[in-house]
Amino acid sequence: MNSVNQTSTALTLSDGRSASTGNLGFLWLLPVEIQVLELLLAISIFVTMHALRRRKREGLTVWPVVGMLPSLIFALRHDMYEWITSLIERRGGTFIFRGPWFTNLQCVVTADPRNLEHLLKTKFSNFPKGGYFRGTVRDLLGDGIFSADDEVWRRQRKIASLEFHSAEFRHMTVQSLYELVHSRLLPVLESAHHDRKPIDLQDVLLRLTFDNVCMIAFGIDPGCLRPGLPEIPFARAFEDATEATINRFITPTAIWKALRYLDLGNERRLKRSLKRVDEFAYEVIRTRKKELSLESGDDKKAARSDLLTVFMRLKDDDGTAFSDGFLRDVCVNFILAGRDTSSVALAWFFWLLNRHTEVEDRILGEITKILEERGCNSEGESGDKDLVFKPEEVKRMEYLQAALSEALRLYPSVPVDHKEVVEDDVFPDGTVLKKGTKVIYAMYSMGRMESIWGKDCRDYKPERWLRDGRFMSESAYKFTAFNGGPRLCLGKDFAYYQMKFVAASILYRYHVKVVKSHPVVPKLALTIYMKYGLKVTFSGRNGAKLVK
Ligand code: HEM
Repeated sequence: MNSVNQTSTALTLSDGRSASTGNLGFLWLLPVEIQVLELLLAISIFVTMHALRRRKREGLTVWPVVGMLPSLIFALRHDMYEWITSLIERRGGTFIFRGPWFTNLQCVVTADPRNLEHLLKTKFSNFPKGGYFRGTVRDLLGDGIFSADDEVWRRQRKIASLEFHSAEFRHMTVQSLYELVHSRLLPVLESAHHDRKPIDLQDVLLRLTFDNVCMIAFGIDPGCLRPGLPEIPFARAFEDATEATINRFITPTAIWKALRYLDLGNERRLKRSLKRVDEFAYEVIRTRKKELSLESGDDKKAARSDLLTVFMRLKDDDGTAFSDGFLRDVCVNFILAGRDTSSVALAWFFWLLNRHTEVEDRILGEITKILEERGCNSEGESGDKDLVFKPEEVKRMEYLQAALSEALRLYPSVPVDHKEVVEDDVFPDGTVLKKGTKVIYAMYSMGRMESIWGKDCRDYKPERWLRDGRFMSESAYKFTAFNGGPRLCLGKDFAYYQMKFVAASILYRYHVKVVKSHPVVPKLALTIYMKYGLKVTFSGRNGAKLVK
């Protein structure tokens, strides 16, 4: 007989039957409280051992009921993006997050370029934005390009794509940017330079791109970037509506829907801000319709080429004009898409330059060379403070383009993005995807993968983008800052032009110095803002040669 049987105790129950208690027989002799405690202890040890065994297998401790949620909550208090990166690295490129039971927090997180190509291009139709995303953002984005899938998306993409590549549109974007930089941005910076006062450069750049994208979408300048940096009601309402919409993603669906029904909390804020956004949008649409109806043939030739006007002039497939609601969605989506991305990228770029003066010197060297080719000395046309870079000169700033791309590699404006699986599928790395699974692709982590960029992946090195001194772009599935495949960022070329024009115009005039001990950390949001902004001072380059 083995030892288990030797230690068993036979007990006589009240009905006369006997029961063997095995090893736990002695428990009957202990007070009930101690029995319960012992049982709880045994269960805890079992659960912990099981959870830890799964940690080895799955990368994180998986607790009963709450899954990996405790680790996520812990990470939220630290650097979430770095946490995701280290997890993905440990798991060889793809990680499966198990959320609490009965929640929609289960997802696959990947930074493997093969998987990115699969989901963004090869099996594009199997990975739409999906119903969950659309349902969550519908109140703000409606049926606009950012949230739509299938035919609704395709139709807008086609029209907007034609427009973005038209000569009129390019002329309008160049002109609007020139006006904003020279009549608004540079005077604001000059005044900060003159007063020797630190200024939040991220805030200034956000204002610049908000005004710029409103000019492109609505043909209207809201005037956020002005001396004194005033608060503009439409910009504030847009900001509030975006933030309140994002909050829905971290609130269980049933709860935010109940709050919306009861008109409470975040949902109340969203409703109020949306009302102001809509009032503004519909007012612009009404006014533009009136203007267009009064236009004569000659006026039409010199017509506006903002997106609103372009969509108003077009007809739907069945020959009817687009509804005001649809026109509103088109504009709001473009403002959201083009609003903060390039400004935030520029803020990280200026911060990186501060730590890499050798890169700043090379950019200035490139600018000097381009100006010399124009026939200027290195201070411009006799030290001309009003010097304006021409579009073809901006295009030739290839080192600057490399320096901006390198900033975007390390700090992609959209740090993570997501898709939903329509039919069961398998990623090229072997990860099994069940219908309905959420897939998160982590652009931030992709920029920091040794397997993609080599041992120096965390270093800021614009040179990695150059071949024989010329800028060479990377595969969109390796450098995913602008997305890839059919949903590649529509504003990519414009964004590069905008960032290069702004960066060159500032660097030609000032050395931008980040205020000592100013904390710079990313904020957890859809766009990778600097949590505390970027406090800087300026020293003028007036009269001095650009490069020492
Ligand atoms: C550095 C600047 C920019 C970056 C890094 C960037 C990045 C991206 C990314 C990652 C997406 C995919 C988003 C998604 O599908 O969830 C996207 C889409 C888009 N972007 Fe950009 N963007 C930038 C600037 C702009 C600008 C300035 C505009 C417009 C003026 C713009 C217009 C769009 C549009 C319309 C889409 C939606 C495309 C579609 O779904 O078909 N972007 N962008």
